Amino acid sequence: SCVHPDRPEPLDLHLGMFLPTLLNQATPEQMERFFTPAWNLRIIGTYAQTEMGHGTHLRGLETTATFDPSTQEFVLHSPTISSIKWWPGGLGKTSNHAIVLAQLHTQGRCHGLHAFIVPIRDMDTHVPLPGVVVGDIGPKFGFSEVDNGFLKLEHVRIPLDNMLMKFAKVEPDGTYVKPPSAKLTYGMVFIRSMIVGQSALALAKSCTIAIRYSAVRHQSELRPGEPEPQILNYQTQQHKLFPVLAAAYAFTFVGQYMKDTYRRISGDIHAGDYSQLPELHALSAGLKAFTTWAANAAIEVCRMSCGGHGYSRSSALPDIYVEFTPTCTYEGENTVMMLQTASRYLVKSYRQASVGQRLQGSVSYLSEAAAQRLRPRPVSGGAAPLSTQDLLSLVHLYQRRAASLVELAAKSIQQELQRGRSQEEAWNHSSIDLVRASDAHCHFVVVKLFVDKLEQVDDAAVKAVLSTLALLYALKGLADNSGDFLQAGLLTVPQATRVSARIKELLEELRPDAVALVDAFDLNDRKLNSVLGRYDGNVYEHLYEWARQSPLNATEVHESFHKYLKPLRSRL
Ligand SMILES: CCCCCCCCCCCCCCCC(=O)SCCNC(=O)CCNC(=O)[C@H](O)C(C)(C)COP(=O)(O)OP(=O)(O)OC[C@H]1O[C@@H](n2cnc3c(N)ncnc32)[C@H](O)[C@@H]1OP(=O)(O)O
Ligand SMILES: Cc1cc2nc3c(=O)[nH]c(=O)nc-3n(C[C@H](O)[C@H](O)[C@H](O)COP(=O)(O)OP(=O)(O)OC[C@H]3O[C@@H](n4cnc5c(N)ncnc54)[C@H](O)[C@@H]3O)c2cc1C
Repeated sequence: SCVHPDRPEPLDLHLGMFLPTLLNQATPEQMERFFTPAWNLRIIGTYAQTEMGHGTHLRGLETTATFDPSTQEFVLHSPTISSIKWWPGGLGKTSNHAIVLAQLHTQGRCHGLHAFIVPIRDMDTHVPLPGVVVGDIGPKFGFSEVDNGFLKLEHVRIPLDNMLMKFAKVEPDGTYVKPPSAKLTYGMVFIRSMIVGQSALALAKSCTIAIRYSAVRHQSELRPGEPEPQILNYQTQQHKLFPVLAAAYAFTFVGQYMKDTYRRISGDIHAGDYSQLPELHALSAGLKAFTTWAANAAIEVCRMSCGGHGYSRSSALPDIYVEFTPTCTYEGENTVMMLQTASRYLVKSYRQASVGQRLQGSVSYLSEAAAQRLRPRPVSGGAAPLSTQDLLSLVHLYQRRAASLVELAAKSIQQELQRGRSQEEAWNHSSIDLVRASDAHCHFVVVKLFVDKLEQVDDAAVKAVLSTLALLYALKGLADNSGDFLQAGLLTVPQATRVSARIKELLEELRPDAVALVDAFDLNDRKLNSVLGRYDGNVYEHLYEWARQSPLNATEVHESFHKYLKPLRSRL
């Protein structure tokens, strides 16, 4: 990353998961023994949880750690081909240790997944240790700088106190001591929370490049006989890019909120208060999925809005995409994360609200909705008047859409049960609705946080332009999901028409400030690493210079002429 900041690198897992897992799950003695040398890069570690056969289904992971009281050791073993650890970053060639997640067996019983520190390479020669088969999993879609690896353990022995024992323990006689909460061993909430901020950064970089380029690129004819206009003056170009710009600001605020919430609740957890862990898990899982899916699609919109040069590596957009897109898969596959938020939080909260429980946190609106259901419905039953100017009323609209979709999912489960399906089948046959409910809940949280943030802005001019962005974000989301709002009776067709008209007005309003708004992200040329996104806008000269540097141009006549073309000609 000294050359290209923000590029993935082999130490990412060491810094982003190995060290944080020690901080969260190691005893003070283990911190002494492992954290210090890991901090000084003597120990280089990775987080080896996923196996060839399982990534999502943690309870299905097959690697075993069997306690041998006679030697006070755990025996780590990969019993099947599908149990080989697969994917961990930095595992193939960089790491000399791994935190291995394995099913703990002691005194003849399995106690589920626990974390073990396993040395995998000699600290001096870096040769794999006895019983350890380790290597790189081969070329990928991207992440070529990272040696994602495989790890096969053949009855590898590690000392008893290499099991991370801050929460769960194994006594010398093999007695298992339960953790204060089974949920503490899951982990992953830290990275999921950080990924929300990564989504914001990916969006900020992409729309900075695309909007700056759209201000320097002139193309076609808007008025006959006049010079070619900036492509940023085309309404379609604004319609592609300004909602991405609005989302970049929205996700920046959500990323800050997620980081603060993670810090606050993990502080409570360290103090022994686990009560907020379900909210933190649900929020981090849902917002990680929501923001990465949205950012993933938006990066492609930015690339395609730059035409052919967007497809050139000189734009940086292909690399931003290739490096960002696995966030939809790793650290919790997005669909599965959305289902977690719905099944483990939203439906549970809906049921509590339905019996009159007052809910706190991001789901408190479900209590209001439950109370609303008990009040007689207004005769008109029609949608409330829609203001395309009043942000608070739009927040309320998103809240009611979320409440409606959570209720729809909960009712679907109820109906499936009444049809005689089992609990599991009823949930599976409602999972499309569950994902929609989570998506709507996260969308409401994002809109609400954006509007809440505006309350903290004192500068009138800044507040005005951010309000315009927030309006565009909320109205564009309403237009894109108008089916949900129409289905919930929250929007009428004439109102939907007014929303589209208002969006066009907002695009025009934002046009003069668009470049200043991306400059405000303050992403310097080195960080952007993009010819199209240069701060000085001097694209064409640098594009030509960039092409000239291509390795293929090292010689005027490439060796392929002599090796292939010429011999081919002589045979024709
Ligand atoms: C600073 C410098 C940085 C430098 C630069 C860094 C860059 C850094 C780059 C990283 C680059 C790539 C990093 C990729 C690294 C991977 O990809 S690591 C592997 C990631 N893998 C995953 O996330 C696995 C996803 N799967 C799962 O989490 C679990 O299988 C599932 C989906 C939660 C289901 O698990 P389950 O045991 O069946 O649990 P389930 O019955 O659904 O729930 C049981 C209870 O636990 C709760 N629960 C479940 N999960 C959790 C959780 N995580 N927490 C709390 N509670 C939980 C549930 O809410 C439920 O609670 P109750 O309702 O019972 O109260
Ligand atoms: C670049 C990259 C880096 C990674 N780094 C690491 C690392 O450092 N350490 C590590 O341990 N792992 C790492 N992983 C692995 C990653 O965590 C897993 O790929 C991820 O958890 C998804 O699991 P899976 O691959 O088994 O996919 P699967 O879970 O098999 O998903 C396949 C499909 O099945 C669907 N599906 C699965 N379960 C359900 C369900 N219950 N309900 C509905 N649909 C379901 C999914 O939605 C998806 O569409 C990395 C992966 C990538 C791509």
